[in-house]
Amino acid sequence: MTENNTILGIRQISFAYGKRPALDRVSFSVGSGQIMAILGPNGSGKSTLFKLLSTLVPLQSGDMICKGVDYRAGAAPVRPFLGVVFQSPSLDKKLTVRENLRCHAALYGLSGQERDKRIQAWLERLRVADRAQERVETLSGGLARRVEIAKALLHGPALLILDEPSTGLDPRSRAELWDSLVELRDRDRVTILITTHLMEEAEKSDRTLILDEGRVVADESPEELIRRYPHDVLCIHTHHTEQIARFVSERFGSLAMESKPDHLRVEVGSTEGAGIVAAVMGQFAREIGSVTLSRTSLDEVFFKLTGKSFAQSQEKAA
Ligand SMILES: Nc1ncnc2c1ncn2[C@@H]1O[C@H](COP(=O)(O)OP(=O)(O)OP(=O)(O)O)[C@@H](O)[C@H]1O
Repeated sequence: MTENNTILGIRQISFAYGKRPALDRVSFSVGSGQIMAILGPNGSGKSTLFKLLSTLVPLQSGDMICKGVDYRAGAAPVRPFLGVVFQSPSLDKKLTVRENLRCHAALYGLSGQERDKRIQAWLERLRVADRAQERVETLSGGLARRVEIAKALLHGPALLILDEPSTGLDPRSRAELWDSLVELRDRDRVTILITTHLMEEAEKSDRTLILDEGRVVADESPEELIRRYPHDVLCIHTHHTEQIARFVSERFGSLAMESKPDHLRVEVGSTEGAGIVAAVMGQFAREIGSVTLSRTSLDEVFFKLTGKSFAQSQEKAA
């Protein structure tokens, strides 16, 4: 938290809505030029953290500092360092792209040539300059989201926070949006915090913060998280789950197994999978529909840490 390149330092923050706790002693810090994905099942506290970060709600307990400025000093001193992209669109659809950005610039005291120069530069960087004179209502979802980002960056913040910016975008727009974020990190050293329900985004981030019931249960790179659980997963589709489960445990000992109708899932050590597949196929080739052996995924790790599948949390939130 005291390192020179720390952009955001959070220590022991807790937050409750009346008596209902939403965040419980959350601590982490983020340095310059990192992309951190914030994940968690429904109700784990992501939106509350986002609201605190974006100064929508005041701190109740703990410390939060951005670029050396204490959030307790109020929203005004910290806002110049923050760029915020909310999930719900904040652009005025009836205004043009450029007009929207000019309104935002006025809020930050930018005017004249400096304002126009910045607007043009960010529109070009986010590849929406050719639409500057068009009303926002004529843009696709992906383009509008990029204008939102241009708007959030206009005043030169060190920290960009985005609340599920990919929601509602098609895969191509999502990929383009992610390319823009990576460029901001690499070229401008902007620190980016992004809440997401998409595993592909979490996997591409530099760090993954996983919240569960208001607590931090993981804060590592996706690769480190996966290394924490070095097992492979063997999935067998068969009508004979019980018989095959018995065979596997007799031959290979007590492995973690989950048996559902027609589906057997076995967690195996990262070197023993191939041997188990060969033994099972040797014995039950005719009884088996398919066998897959895969490396631990971030999805698996999420499940281990929170007891909920990442896909489920995505479905409910959709
Ligand atoms: N305005 C509110 N009033 C009362 N309780 C709230 C309010 N907003 C959130 N909560 C509660 O605080 C806890 C954390 O909610 P929060 O919305 O921060 O989680 P989340 O991870 O963003 O969930 P989701 O993925 O569903 O958006 C939950 O128990 C939730 O019910």
